[in-house]
Amino acid sequence: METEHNFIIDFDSTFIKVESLDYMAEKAFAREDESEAAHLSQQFRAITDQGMSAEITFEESINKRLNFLKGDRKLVAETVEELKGLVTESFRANRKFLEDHADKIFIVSNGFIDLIAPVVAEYGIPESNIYANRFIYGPEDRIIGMNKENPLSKNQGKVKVTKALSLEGFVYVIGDGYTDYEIKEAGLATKFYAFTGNVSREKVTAVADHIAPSLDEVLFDLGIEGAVSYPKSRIKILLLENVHKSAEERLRDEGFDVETYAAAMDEDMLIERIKGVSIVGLRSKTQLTRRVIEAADRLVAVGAFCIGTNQIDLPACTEKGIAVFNAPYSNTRSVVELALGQIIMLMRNVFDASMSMHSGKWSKTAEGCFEIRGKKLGIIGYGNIGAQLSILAEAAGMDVYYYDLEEKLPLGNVTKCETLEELLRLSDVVSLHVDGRPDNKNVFGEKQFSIMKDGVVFLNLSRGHVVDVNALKKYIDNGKILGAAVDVFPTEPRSNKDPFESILIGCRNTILTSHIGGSTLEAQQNIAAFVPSKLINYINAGETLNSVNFPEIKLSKIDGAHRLMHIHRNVPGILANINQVFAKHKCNILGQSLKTNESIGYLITAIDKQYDAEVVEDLKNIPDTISFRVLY
Ligand SMILES: NC(=O)c1ccc[n+]([C@@H]2O[C@H](COP(=O)([O-])OP(=O)(O)OC[C@H]3O[C@@H](n4cnc5c(N)ncnc54)[C@H](O)[C@@H]3O)[C@@H](O)[C@H]2O)c1
Ligand SMILES: O=C(O)CC[C@@H](O)C(=O)O
Repeated sequence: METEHNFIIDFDSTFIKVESLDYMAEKAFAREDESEAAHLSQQFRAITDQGMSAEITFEESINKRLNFLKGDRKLVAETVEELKGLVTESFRANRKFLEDHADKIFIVSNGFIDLIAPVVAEYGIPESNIYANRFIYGPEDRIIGMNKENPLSKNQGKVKVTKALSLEGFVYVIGDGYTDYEIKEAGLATKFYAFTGNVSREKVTAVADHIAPSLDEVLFDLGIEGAVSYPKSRIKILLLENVHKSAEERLRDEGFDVETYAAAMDEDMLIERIKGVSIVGLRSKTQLTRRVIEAADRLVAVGAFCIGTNQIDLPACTEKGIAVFNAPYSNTRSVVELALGQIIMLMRNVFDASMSMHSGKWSKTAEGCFEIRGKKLGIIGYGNIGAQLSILAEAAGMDVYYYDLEEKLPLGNVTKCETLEELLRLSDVVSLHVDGRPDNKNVFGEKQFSIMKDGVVFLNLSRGHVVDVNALKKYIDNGKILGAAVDVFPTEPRSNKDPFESILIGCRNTILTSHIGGSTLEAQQNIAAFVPSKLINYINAGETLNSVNFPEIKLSKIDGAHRLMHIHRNVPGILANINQVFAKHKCNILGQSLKTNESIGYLITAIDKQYDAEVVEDLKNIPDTISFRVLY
């Protein structure tokens, strides 16, 4: 970095996540009177905000607050220890930058050096570079005031201090408050960065030269190498279909720019809205078609917040180097519990009985009602859900059979059927748990229903297109099927506001549910933890473990290395071409991992930080390269 870059950095809500004086006041109020603490803290914070947004003068704000506060040296020391853990993520991550340039970094704050110095010292910033107020202590070490002659206790204090610093070269101011902007307004700074990582004030962002949600953004804007190669605040994530709030929070906390939309979007809308989006999160209703994928100009990853990925054109994603992740286990238990409950309800004809009670008709009968104990359950698709259902059903006394295209380990006492027909001929209950691959379209139709036992109970909680619903209706209507539960449909509404249409509406002893097999809070929370972690690992480290369409790679972190991720078509000789580039530029390779699938290869190479910038260009230009990125 050029020597003439100077940084004036605010402390409260910029270097640290909170307002230190407010934070200390809260602790003081809680000490005095727990019941009044929240109320007093709120009043205290309101005064801070008035000062920060220039509603009252800064002097007024600080005087008012000090009169309010009851503190002592012990409280200050305790607060400092806690503030050390509240340093803003991007400052924490850029410790090296702060340490390396500590002599050109000035903390100019209207806060108190007593709270600031020990915190920033951990990042190499000396006390001589801190300009702030100081508490005055009285008897028993109580805070009785502040040094009023310090310019930082008065209006325009930051301006006066900066002027006195007489800095040479460029001066960059980073802060969340209007008082930070005043330095630029006074003509003393080259650029004012409104820091919005912790709090965003309209009055301040409106006058900023640049809005910076993180220190990474400032460094990126200035072309200075920081902790990350690309600021996460520039990575846009679009979360559709009401995914659980905690996913949004997790991704926001990580620093991404997250936008949410409660329903699925139709193709044209998605084509419009996916522009500029790097990651899209969806559930089962959003059709990520080839057209959408082709229109996506920045998409690098897709998060399916569910199990099924049949709604995503996986080959199109792979061809474009877009990694897809899902949550293969998180909602399986919820589906299984619903299926088991439905089997019992259908065997007892509960839904028709309940409908008749709702219409004022008492109908007590044992006709057509059975226990599940000793009945034969036939599971088609013995995957994660099918296998779990077999365990619970067996525990409830059912005799379980399964049929799967693949060789599967039978759990408990279940019996494998060699053919679908064999299973259909013997089962009293048939439950479908196959995946949504295109080949499974209408695999369950006229022929399969016709060979089932009379009085069979039928469930589909897998995918709508797997069953021919016209045939299903025919066999419910003619009485062959005793009862059915259908959770998934060939066409489903995009949101709760759109109408539901199906020929199954009104069918006897038929439970229709709105694709809610996995819709429990537990499942949604689990998914919201699982999928973001995969997306974050992919963005931060290039890891693809559990990806649906990418070769799986995890390369341990190597200090002092840059990670180069190369996605290419799987053609002969490409690894040799890549390594020739490294050899030509004399790169020191510290680690390398390549995995391929039938269509693409994914190579992560860790190289020593010192390398020729042309390496990047040469790697991008290798024929059959799909995409390339560098991670610090
Ligand atoms: N209703 C819901 O809300 C909900 C929730 C979660 C999952 N699902 C769906 O449930 C289904 C099962 O999920 P899973 O996690 O158990 O999937 P899985 O991939 O673990 O298991 C599917 C199994 O079906 C087998 N299979 C595929 N086609 C078959 C066929 N034609 N005949 C026989 N076996 C076949 C596969 O070999 C595999 O073992 C999926 O379609 C999934 O999308 C629905
Ligand atoms: O929640 C959803 O939209 C889909 C649930 C389910 O079908 C899945 O694939 O996990």
